[in-house]
Amino acid sequence: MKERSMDGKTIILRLEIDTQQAYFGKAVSAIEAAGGDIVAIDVIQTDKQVSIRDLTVKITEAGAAERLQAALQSVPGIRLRHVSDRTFLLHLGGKITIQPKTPIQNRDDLSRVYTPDVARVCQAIEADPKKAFTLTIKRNTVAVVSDGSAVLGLGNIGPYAAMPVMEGKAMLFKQFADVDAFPICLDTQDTEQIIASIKHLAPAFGGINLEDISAPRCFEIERRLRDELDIPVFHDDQHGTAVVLYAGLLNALKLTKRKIEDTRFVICGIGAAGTACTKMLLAGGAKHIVGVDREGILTADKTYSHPMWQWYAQNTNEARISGGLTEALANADVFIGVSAGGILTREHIQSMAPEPIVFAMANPEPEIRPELAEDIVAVMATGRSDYPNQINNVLCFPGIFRGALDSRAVTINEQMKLAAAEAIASVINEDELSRFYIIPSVFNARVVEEVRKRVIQAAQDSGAARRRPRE
Ligand SMILES: NC(=O)C1=CN([C@@H]2O[C@H](COP(=O)(O)OP(=O)(O)OC[C@H]3O[C@@H](n4cnc5c(N)ncnc54)[C@H](O)[C@@H]3O)[C@@H](O)[C@H]2O)C=CC1
Ligand SMILES: CC(=O)C(=O)O
Ligand SMILES: [Mg+2]
Repeated sequence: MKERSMDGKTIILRLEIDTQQAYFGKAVSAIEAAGGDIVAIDVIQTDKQVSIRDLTVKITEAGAAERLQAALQSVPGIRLRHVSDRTFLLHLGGKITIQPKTPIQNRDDLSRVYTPDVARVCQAIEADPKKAFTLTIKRNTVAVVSDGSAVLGLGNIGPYAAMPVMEGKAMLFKQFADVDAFPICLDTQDTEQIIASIKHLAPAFGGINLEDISAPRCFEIERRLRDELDIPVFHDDQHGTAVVLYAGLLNALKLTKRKIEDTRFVICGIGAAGTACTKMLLAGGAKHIVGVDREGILTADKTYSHPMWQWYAQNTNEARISGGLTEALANADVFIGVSAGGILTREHIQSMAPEPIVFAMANPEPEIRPELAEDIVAVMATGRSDYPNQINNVLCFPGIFRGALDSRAVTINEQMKLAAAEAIASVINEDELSRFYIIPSVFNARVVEEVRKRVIQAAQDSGAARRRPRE
């Protein structure tokens, strides 16, 4: 089997072949020998001397793109005019756009969408600010806000580099739940400035989805904004991840016939996602949780400067075990990784209890690749879309915000999160449940619909809703 890697991508090669010196088959052989898989050929121009072709080539092996280019450049009579990467092509000029709902075709339209008639709408909102929900985009628009400090597993790459991820989230909001989401990357990592910026932006939005803001600042930022704004503020890396993890876990525990209260959990990476996953497990009845970060197992025997670790150590690891990941994993039932790629080994998994459950959720590179562990685990899940059992917050945030916006909720509370997790888990029925199918696909339309329905109900029951939506 070819080694799978982050390099899995499709490139387009434009070749100029001097037909007196070389023939096309030479290029094909060079590409295949270097590990490329030709999936399409387009003839751009051809005459007696020169043939120009675009070759779409799939690459799955690390380093194959470089090998392939070098191989082609060494064939006499073949010139590599340029290489384009389909992923980069998709990002040219950004991935989303804003479109008016109605065309402006004459002066009458102009005066109604804009001045002078728009003034009457402004005055109506001035008289009753709640009308912003009915007369502006606030009703259906969410801000996806990051400071670029913890982007996927790439770390602190800054606000410019974070934009493609936030644009991607906005696409997912729209496609899966018809929520209009706007990506905003702030050029500050100062807690107070982030809070102030988001508060200033809030009038235009019906909800705030915080994204990829590193711990511990993310906790304070979210807490303050939740207290100070009257629209839902939801840190997706914390709660979206925890909801989806909990949904997958409900099904994995069912499959391996475990009870949550007897199950021994190890959570690796006690940052934004790890802390929220732990809180959700505790709320669900888990009693045996050990957290591990770079400094090893968190234990109440030590004191930590990280405020959340202090809380964590006091609310988990009742047996006060110490050491590192190896010590934590001995006889554990479940590994949950939200830390960094490649840190879990087969030996670690072999030291766990029989029928281990491994959720290696770091992105883009999981703590361990499924192909390295599939034969020794009962259930394996990652955050990636190219393996079975994708535990990714995309299963949660579109539906949960759809439900929150439709019920005009003031917040997204614990009851709404729990309802979302149960909704996601319920999409897979008993007959369908298997080790390779514990969590539904994001393309399963029932996910958003079920999440929306149950979140609306939970918002009504818990008093968070400001309106009862029509079915
Ligand atoms: N699958 C999913 O839906 C999601 C996956 N993630 C992934 O989880 C990871 C963490 O994300 P966040 O919590 O937002 O970041 P974060 O920066 O808030 O937390 C990461 C934590 O992992 C720790 N860590 C890093 N390397 C470690 C190692 N070798 N051993 C132990 N601990 C280590 C860090 O010290 C930090 O406390 C990222 O890879 C991210 O892509 C995050 C959110 C959703
Ligand atoms: C999925 C996601 O939000 C992350 O990896 O940060
Ligand atoms: Mg994220």
